[in-house]
Amino acid sequence: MSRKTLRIGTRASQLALWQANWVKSCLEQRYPDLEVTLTKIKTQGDRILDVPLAMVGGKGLFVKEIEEAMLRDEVDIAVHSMKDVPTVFPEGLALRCITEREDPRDILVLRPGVATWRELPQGARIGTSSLRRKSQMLHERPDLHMLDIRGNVETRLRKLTEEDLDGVVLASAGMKRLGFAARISEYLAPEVMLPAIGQGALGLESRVDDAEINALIDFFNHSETAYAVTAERALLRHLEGGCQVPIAAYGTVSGDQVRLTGLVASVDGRQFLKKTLSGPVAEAQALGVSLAEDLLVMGADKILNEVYQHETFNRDREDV
Ligand SMILES: NCc1[nH]cc(CCC(=O)O)c1CC(=O)O
Repeated sequence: MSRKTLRIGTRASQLALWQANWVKSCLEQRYPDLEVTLTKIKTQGDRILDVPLAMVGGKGLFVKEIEEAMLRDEVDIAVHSMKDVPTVFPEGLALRCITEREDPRDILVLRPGVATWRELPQGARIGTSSLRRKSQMLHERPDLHMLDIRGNVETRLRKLTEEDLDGVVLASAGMKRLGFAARISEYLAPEVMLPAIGQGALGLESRVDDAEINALIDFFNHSETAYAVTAERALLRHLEGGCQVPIAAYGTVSGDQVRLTGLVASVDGRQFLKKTLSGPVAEAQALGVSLAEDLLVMGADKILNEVYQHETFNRDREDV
């Protein structure tokens, strides 16, 4: 092997560093002679912490600066949480591998003494800045108060006490990777809380023409996860949604079939469109598109238009 060094570009958050270090150790284990370095890169998503993500707008908030570093040949690969990766890539870069999925579910950390969110009193206060999470909890419990909280996993856990909340919603994958599994009060089944597109999986992005690097990282790809996430992302792309709209999709593979459930809802959870389709894994992409089409026919276009108008309204107000 001629290549001596592989440079990973990563965000500096604890979770991003855990993920990049995990990729680093897998690479070192497989290629004992390879030197793997980490370069920390600050993204716009790390800078803007005081505004709910839905109001910041723009896709790829957590990846753009890392992609620029890859295009300048300062780093070779980027490790992303798949749920933060846009569906379209800059010229010259592509998503090369999707790793095996961690637990895709969302979880709740509840105030001490509470076992399930179903026993929370009327008007209980739940922290999350995800429109997808707000919408699905409000769909079942319209009385809940969903409050915006931003920041990394630890900050959000701290806000449970600091802001006197009854619960916070987080991804199981992040909690487990960071060693906070013991703090999980309740797992939310995908039937109750459909996960974010790509949740739990990591994506490795690289330069399309860098054959040497691509050959080194290809073993990370987990084909079942890749089929499922491909279907989920095809749905997202067809609906032209970013992570700032209440869209969710979750695919599971069994044998040569992928089963995909998609959701488009209003933020208040009153309009709520959900549908499941199955098809061969070889047509995962087409399945995502068909499900998106079905949801649009059911009325998703109307819901999405309302959400986008609301966002623009808020963004304009921020500027004044
Ligand atoms: N939005 C931030 C984010 N991006 C990825 C994860 C961890 C889960 C994953 O890897 O899918 C999290 C934290 C969370 O949502 O609780």
